[in-house]
Amino acid sequence: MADSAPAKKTFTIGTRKSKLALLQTDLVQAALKEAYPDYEFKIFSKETAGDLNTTIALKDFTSKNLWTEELEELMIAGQVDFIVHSLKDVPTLLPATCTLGPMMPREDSRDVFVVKQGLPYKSLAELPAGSVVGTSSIRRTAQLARKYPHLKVLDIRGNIGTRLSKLDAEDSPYTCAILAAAGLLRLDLQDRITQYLDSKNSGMLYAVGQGALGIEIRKADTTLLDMLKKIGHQETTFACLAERSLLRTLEGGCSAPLGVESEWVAGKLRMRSVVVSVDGKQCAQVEVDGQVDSPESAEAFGVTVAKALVADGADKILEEIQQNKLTKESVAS
Ligand SMILES: NCc1[nH]cc(CCC(=O)O)c1CC(=O)O
Repeated sequence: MADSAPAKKTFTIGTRKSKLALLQTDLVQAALKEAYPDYEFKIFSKETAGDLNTTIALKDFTSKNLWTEELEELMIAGQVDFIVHSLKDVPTLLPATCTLGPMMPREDSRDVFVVKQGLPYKSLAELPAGSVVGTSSIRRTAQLARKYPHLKVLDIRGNIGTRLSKLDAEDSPYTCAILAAAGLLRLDLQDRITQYLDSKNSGMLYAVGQGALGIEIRKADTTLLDMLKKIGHQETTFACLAERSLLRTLEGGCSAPLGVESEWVAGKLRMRSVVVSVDGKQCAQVEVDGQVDSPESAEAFGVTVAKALVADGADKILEEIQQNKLTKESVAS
């Protein structure tokens, strides 16, 4: 006799061990549990090379996949069924047997200005000349150099808690830091957000995929892919696929000083995008609207935006950066 009751299936979710990574994984686990109450979702967490190396500047690493590679190996070997990442940290090219599933609703995708505790500044624009901005991101550094050339930029490394401690330390050199809103909001640190940054108030665009979660699965796992559709959010998925296609087309990696800002306007996807030279002196920027209603049209729209950026001079800026880092990689985010 066949058993008609479905077997209770257990899935193992892989994640990094940081507080934010675990919180994000909890969000996915909770959504899946609600959609599939009969299934069990276990969490397997692991420290990655990216977590363990906090002293070397990120831009000096040669591997692009510090945060993802080891977990992918576990998934390919079958020890975990899927991986929850910050989408921003997921390379645009995945191993051939892996793919991203539908994405859950995106958290606020903007960068934020976080002032050092006790200082009176309320916005990036009011900082006096010589103020020191903490960031290790080439994208943030380049955009700051362009819009706020009177400010200084200083590396600030570590997870979000560490960066806030470094910022607030009494003898710290920093006036402020630029961080992603999403990380602070998820960690319940919204009190630390002094100003949300966008194209209108500061000219600061965010990183491809910022604020979204990437659920990476084995390509062959169509069961899981179907399950994830139930927790996916189409507007987020299409916007993020388009952003990733743009980045992949421009650079084939995750280290371009590329900023984006995507929004849905009257059913169309509007994408603003900028590529800035690290010294802030050259800049290509575009705003394009696209009819995006499938993963394929999202990918195609990303290519369209990339072509528009190239037509505005992005290729020259990116070539120069490539020349300067033949042996080094630059940090994402
Ligand atoms: N580069 C690190 C990183 N990767 C993901 C986040 C959190 C925000 C997100 O999910 O985009 C952060 C921190 C930051 O940039 O401030």
